[in-house]
Amino acid sequence: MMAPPLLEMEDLNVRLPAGRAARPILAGVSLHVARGETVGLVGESGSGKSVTCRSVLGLLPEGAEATGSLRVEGDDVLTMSPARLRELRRRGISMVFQDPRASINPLRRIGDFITEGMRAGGVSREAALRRAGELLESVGIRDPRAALRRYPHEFSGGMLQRVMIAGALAGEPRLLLADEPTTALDVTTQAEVVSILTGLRTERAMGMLFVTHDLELAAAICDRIYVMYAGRIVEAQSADGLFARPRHPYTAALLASTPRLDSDLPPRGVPGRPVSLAEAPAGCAFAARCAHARPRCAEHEPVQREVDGAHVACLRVEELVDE
Ligand SMILES: Nc1ncnc2c1ncn2[C@@H]1O[C@H](COP(=O)(O)OP(=O)(O)OP(=O)(O)O)[C@@H](O)[C@H]1O
Repeated sequence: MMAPPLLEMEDLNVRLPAGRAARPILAGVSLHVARGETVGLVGESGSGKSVTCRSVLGLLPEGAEATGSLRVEGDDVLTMSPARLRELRRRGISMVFQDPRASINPLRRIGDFITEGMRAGGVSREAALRRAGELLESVGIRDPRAALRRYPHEFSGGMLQRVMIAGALAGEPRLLLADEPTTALDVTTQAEVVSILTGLRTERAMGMLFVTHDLELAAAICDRIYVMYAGRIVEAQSADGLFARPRHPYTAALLASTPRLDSDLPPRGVPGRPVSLAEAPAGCAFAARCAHARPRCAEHEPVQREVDGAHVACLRVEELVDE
């Protein structure tokens, strides 16, 4: 029998329930990650990247309601028992967050942090510490034995992010969720952390969902990319295809607004302000900022269709191919 796909999200809708804050956050998000594949999820602030990523671990905003299906190795996270979900978080899926300092207990030694999952799984203290040392070494921490006895404040941001990655690997995950893992780091450290993550993909055949607002970074390290706008996926295609030939005007605008790596220009951003799904007007949510919009774009919500292997939610996608 064929093994079920690693991650399969089908038509995920998330909304905050009745009350003053009632609003939709995600609409019809479908996304998959295969074993050994690195998949990018890209979009501006507020587009719903983090909510999508965290939902894979069953971590939805307080009180949120989700519909659709979200299967990890065939099991639906949305209907899973709490015990099974805990097991999945301990072994199976791990997550690395944007700000390492905000996601680690400052009062516990690094060794305790990395070994806690292994210990909970019945591994002896000695074996767990030995494994933790190896993991620290694999992410480029020199003198791992000494590092195990240190506290988080004794590390720089970049070194602490390496520790977080080592901790994420301790459960031998098949899927790593990385939510803007380099955004809080300086440029040189960013490059080092990216190279550690890409190295791991090759070594471990681990699937990775890489969340970032930086389309150029995603294109450099991912096999495929999903572009999000206002709680929806607006384009999905191979990283090479997307970089060479973005199909959705939003993707094209994101690429055009990113300075090339060899340029000294500051990032300009896509003109206009992004909207959240709750604020999105009727029709295409991007229409108000789109250079190619026509009156009908504000009337009809675009459904995703396929153009040369790219999945694009734009009413004008076929016409724009020839423009
Ligand atoms: N815990 C929460 N409670 C209420 N609303 C939330 C919560 N988390 C996210 N949201 C809302 O969901 C929408 C999507 O947020 P999300 O954090 O996923 O965006 P993002 O694309 O990851 O942006 P950023 O890059 O700024 O993190 C936003 O409108 C946000 O206000």
